[in-house]
Amino acid sequence: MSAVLPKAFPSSLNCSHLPAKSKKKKLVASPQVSTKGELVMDERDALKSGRSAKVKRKRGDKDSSFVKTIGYGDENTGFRVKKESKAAVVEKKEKKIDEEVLDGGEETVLQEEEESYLSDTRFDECPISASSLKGIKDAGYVKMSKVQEATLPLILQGKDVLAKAKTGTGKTVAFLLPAIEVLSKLPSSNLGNKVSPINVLVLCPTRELANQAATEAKKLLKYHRSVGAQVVIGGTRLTQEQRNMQANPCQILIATPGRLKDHIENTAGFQARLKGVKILVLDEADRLLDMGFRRDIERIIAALPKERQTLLFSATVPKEVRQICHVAMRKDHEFVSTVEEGTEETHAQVRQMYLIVPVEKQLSVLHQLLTKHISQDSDYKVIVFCTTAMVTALVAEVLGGLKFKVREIHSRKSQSYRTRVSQEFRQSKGIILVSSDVSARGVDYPDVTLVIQIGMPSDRAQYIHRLGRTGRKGKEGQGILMLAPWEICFLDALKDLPITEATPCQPDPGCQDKILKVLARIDMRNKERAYQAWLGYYNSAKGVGQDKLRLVDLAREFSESMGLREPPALQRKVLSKMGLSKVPGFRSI
Ligand SMILES: Nc1ncnc2c1ncn2[C@@H]1O[C@H](COP(=O)(O)OP(=O)(O)OP(=O)(O)O)[C@@H](O)[C@H]1O
Repeated sequence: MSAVLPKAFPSSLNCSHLPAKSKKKKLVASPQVSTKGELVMDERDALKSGRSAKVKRKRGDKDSSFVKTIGYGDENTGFRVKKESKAAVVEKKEKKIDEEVLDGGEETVLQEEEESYLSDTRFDECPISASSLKGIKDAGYVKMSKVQEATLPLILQGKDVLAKAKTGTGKTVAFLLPAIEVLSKLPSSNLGNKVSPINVLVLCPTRELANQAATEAKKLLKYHRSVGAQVVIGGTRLTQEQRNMQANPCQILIATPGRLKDHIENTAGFQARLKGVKILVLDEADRLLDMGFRRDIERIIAALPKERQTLLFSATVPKEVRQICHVAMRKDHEFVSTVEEGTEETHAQVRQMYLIVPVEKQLSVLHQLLTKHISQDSDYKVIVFCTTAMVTALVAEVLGGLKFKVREIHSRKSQSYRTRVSQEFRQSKGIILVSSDVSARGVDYPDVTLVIQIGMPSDRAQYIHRLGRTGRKGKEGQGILMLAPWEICFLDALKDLPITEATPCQPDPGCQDKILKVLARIDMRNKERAYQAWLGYYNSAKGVGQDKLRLVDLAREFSESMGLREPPALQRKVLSKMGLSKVPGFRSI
């Protein structure tokens, strides 16, 4: 495979020498301040809007081409305006770095980089309520992140906002804080009343993400005594959620779309409460607006007042999403991106590599990658993403059998189990989480050292979100994508990202024997389920599933990799649902 990809790292990297965590980061050249995380627009527009902006450059016009503006100077929001020329910003930054370097040491340099997702604006410089400020202070947040700085004034002005910012840069607070501020200014008859209207509705694509957003909301609401946030996510009894919403203040409702639709259809009085919605947030907007969720979202939006503010946030906003965001937003919405056009959507401090490994060797290469990583970093915290829930369960079982400290999380586990494992992983070090895409988006596990993706993700955005579980809040991380030779086509979707090829490892033959022994002990039903799930996934995967005869061979390869002599037979109706009942080579029962 010719590497069409930018060479940010050595391409001939043997995976037995995968980069150890670098001890000292390089000092990023100070002018980065002029190119990172700022909007690009005409100088006049930038000054007018007051947004932090990199101004479109005119030829021969260097120093005056950057205007950094903090806040909006808007009388409604009370933001102050501060304008600095590029030269002044660079000079200030250089001075700060010089001082830090003189001050000595790695720590300050590391801190400088780790804080690169933060802006220079402090929360206490913003016109937000004392109660929110106290909550923010208790949460330990001092400076706003860039996306928070860029979106807060717009949201407070009542604008609809579509915001794009890299993973782990504080998007949740970016929509929750202004939403709480809007709430706290509503007439007091709305507040404190237990069966009050729902004023802020946040939709998240997964239960984990909804729970996490609720935790963040509770931090910010700590001193807003009469405002409450509730979660409706499924996996628990509908009646339990109904009771919670009835018995506790619920001006902010955080929900997954399916369960919310259930409440719209089955909870008495719920539709009436939704008529109070002033702000709708679609977290991970591109995922929520893609085909899988579109119908539910349209149904939900139809139940909401037309007069409302809508906020869409994500780390990836593909063109199609921009085209269909009129489904939810007003035409004159603002698009804010803290990812500069032409730059990558992934973090520079996360090393990305791919490995091409035949399916039958993937488990032993995985074993080797994990062993190496654990030996290099005793504080390892790894997520291994697999294509489907049942493949996730199988890989977790194999790794457990190989004596790794491993946990699994996917949709086939009960919600209480998922919540428990998620909490344990959040708080632990020295642990591996094998996960399906339930952890791909938004989930904020601190200090993940390595993300491994086995098999092609559903699309480019999903690759970026999964990778985004490491390198959060400016920290370092590594990502490895393991593809079978016939999945190479997926790399086309990543060609503008700094991902490079690692030289394939030669797995230790002893390890292969161990894996076969572990596989032999695994219940046949688990292998059958994994096979069926695998087939379902690749049958509809772009670039693989179209050629059904080829799919027969690839599925056989997968079943052999689980130590099976022949692929399991599938129920006729399952094959027929997949459109494979007439394909010779698949066995049915
Ligand atoms: N201003 C801030 N200062 C310091 N930490 C912050 C700040 N804002 C948010 N955080 C923390 O940063 C972490 C990442 O935030 P969050 O999960 O909202 O990121 P995100 O951009 O939504 O990521 P993703 O795209 O993966 O969903 C969280 O632990 C959050 O508590």
